[in-house]
Amino acid sequence: MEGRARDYANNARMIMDELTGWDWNLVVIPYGPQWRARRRLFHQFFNQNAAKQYVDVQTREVRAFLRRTAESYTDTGEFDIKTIRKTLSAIVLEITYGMKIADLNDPYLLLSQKAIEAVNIGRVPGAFWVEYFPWLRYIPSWVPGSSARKFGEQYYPAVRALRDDRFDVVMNDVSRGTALPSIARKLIEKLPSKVSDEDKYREFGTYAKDMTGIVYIAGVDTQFAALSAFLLGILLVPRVQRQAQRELDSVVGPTRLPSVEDMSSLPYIQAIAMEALRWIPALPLGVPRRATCDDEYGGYTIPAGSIIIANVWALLHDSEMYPDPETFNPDRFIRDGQLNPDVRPPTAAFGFGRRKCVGRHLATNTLHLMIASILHVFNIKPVSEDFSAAAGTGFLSFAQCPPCRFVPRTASAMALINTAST
Ligand code: HEM
Repeated sequence: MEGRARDYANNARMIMDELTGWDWNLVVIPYGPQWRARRRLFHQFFNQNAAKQYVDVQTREVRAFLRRTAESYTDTGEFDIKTIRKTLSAIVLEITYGMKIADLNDPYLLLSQKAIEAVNIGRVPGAFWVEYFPWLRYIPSWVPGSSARKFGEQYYPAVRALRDDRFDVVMNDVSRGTALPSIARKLIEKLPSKVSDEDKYREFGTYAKDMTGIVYIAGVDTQFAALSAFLLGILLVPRVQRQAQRELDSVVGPTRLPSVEDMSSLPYIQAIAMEALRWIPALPLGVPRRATCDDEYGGYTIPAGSIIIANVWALLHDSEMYPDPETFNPDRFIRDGQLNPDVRPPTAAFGFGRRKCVGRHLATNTLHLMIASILHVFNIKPVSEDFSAAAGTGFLSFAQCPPCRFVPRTASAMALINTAST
């Protein structure tokens, strides 16, 4: 997928993607001009340099998270892991639509849940006969047994609303002059004139809606998975927390909170993020591809059209590159106090070749900032020493985190949280 990137850049689209209305999703758009146009927009807003413009939003939301966690702390209370999801949602939705969310019951988040359900159920291999007998899609939904059409109709409105509604709100705000800064606002301001070129207006408008519509879906659960792995790893191996805090104390010190600019001087924090991505990758089998031409690999013939699944889990648990791979051990990436260039970074967690995750720079900044900030001011402790660890299985994989507590490290750390500006 890297060496012959062009031949394996086609993701495997399913008929259920069309029936449920998910066919606008970049992840399932076949390799070609339609994919390229949308991917170009993504790249423009999320390349390594562009991702820097979101650091202020990330820093503000991470610090708001620290403040809320400190305020809700009690001697016996448990940390509510859902507050991490809220922070991740707040970051991506403000960047994308200039949108503020009050809590996890925000209508946009509820709509997303419904839309994701369509993927989780509709994309399970073998769930619908229509994938094997495509003509079944033409059977009207009132005919008994036409379950695929019926399923699609049930989800289609939510999936389309997810893409369109929020974008339309920003469109109205732009025309009233009240739109907050966001990617959607920038795209709307660049829309060609509807009067002089209606075709271009429609085409660019579609790309813009498709692009913004997928950021929340692609970006929140994946980052949440990485942070769940980090929490579980720290609970299982407490020495990692102590080592990270030693690094933070010496580089950042007691008078301020960590920032994204500190990260180049915090190799151990970077190693923790890498280990979380490696240890329990969010997408253990990546996104299935379809070979575009006949090929041969390792003595096997791969006919055009074959579905190719990359075993990301196996690559990231290769015991030659990562000895004792089932153990959470960020030290594997460190040599002489710096990142060890001889150990392969876990880039497979973000995919391969031309379809590699386009949000990886944004995600990396958020992960670094969350991990460094949390460990700078809190000690993470299990509620009970007697707990077991597990990772969920599925297209998306999450660490199952046992109940834990975020205990303030020191009184001065708490004072820092309250006085820190964004
Ligand atoms: C830790 C966080 C993340 C992980 C582990 C992750 C992982 C992945 C993986 C494995 C793929 C499939 C790549 C392939 O087919 O080879 C992917 C694709 C994608 N990701 Fe991410 N992702 C993360 C965060 C994000 C964020 C924050 C965004 C949005 C800003 C995003 C947007 C996308 C998009 C749009 C694609 C489809 C790319 C294409 O098909 O051309 N991801 N991601």
